[in-house]
Formats: sequence, structure tokens, C-alpha cells
Amino acid sequence: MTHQKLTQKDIVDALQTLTEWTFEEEKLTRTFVFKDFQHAFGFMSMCALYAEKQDHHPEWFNVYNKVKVQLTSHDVSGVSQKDIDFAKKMDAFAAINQMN
Ligand SMILES: C[C@H](O)[C@H](O)[C@H]1CNC2=NC(N)=NC(=O)C2=N1
Repeated sequence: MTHQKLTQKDIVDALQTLTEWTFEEEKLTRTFVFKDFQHAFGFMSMCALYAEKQDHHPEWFNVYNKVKVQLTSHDVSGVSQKDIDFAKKMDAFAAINQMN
């Protein structure tokens, strides 16, 4: 089964490659800092399209050039492979937009 709650060990293992991410409040967490609001919003737009396609949505908080993201899967009450995949995508989307 692909969609299930990952164990703490699975998450720690995944974080070996997601070096900018931490596990906080039971969620995959990262704050992205961009050049300005335009670049932050470009990033958020890319994430939004991916989220709709996957039917898997971020919890996030934006102020000007910063986007704090927390990923969790409500349906399994924890982190799933969908969150790991989304985190990797977000890193790629961030690299396309100009980060600080
Ligand atoms: C009804 C709809 O399919 C669900 O609410 C989807 C939408 N997006 C979601 N996003 C996230 N992060 N977790 C979910 O469990 C989830 N469920």
C-alpha cells in the first residue's frame, strides 16, 4: 500500500536526502526564502498546480518573500509518501524561482 502513515524511522531516513526539511509538530517543515514576493508567489503557484493534480495540499504561511510549509496527510493522521514526494517537488520548484 502506497498511502499509509510512515514510521518515525521512514521519516528520519527520508530526511537524509531532504536536508533543508525538519520534522516538527508531526509534519515535514521547511521555510523557503525568496528574492521577493513575486518569486515566492511563483513558487506557490507551481505548488498549487501540483497540489490540485495530486489532490494533496500544503499547509503554508506566506509573508512577503517567505513561505513556511508544513506537510502532513490528514487522511492517515501523519506523514505519508505523498508528503515526501511533495517536499522533493517543492525543492525543485524553489530552485526554479529565485531564492535568497
Ligand atoms: C476530500 C479530499 O480528497 C481530501 O480532503 C484530500 C485533499 N487534500 C489533502 N491534502 C492533504 N495534505 N492531506 C489530505 O488528507 C488531503 N485530503
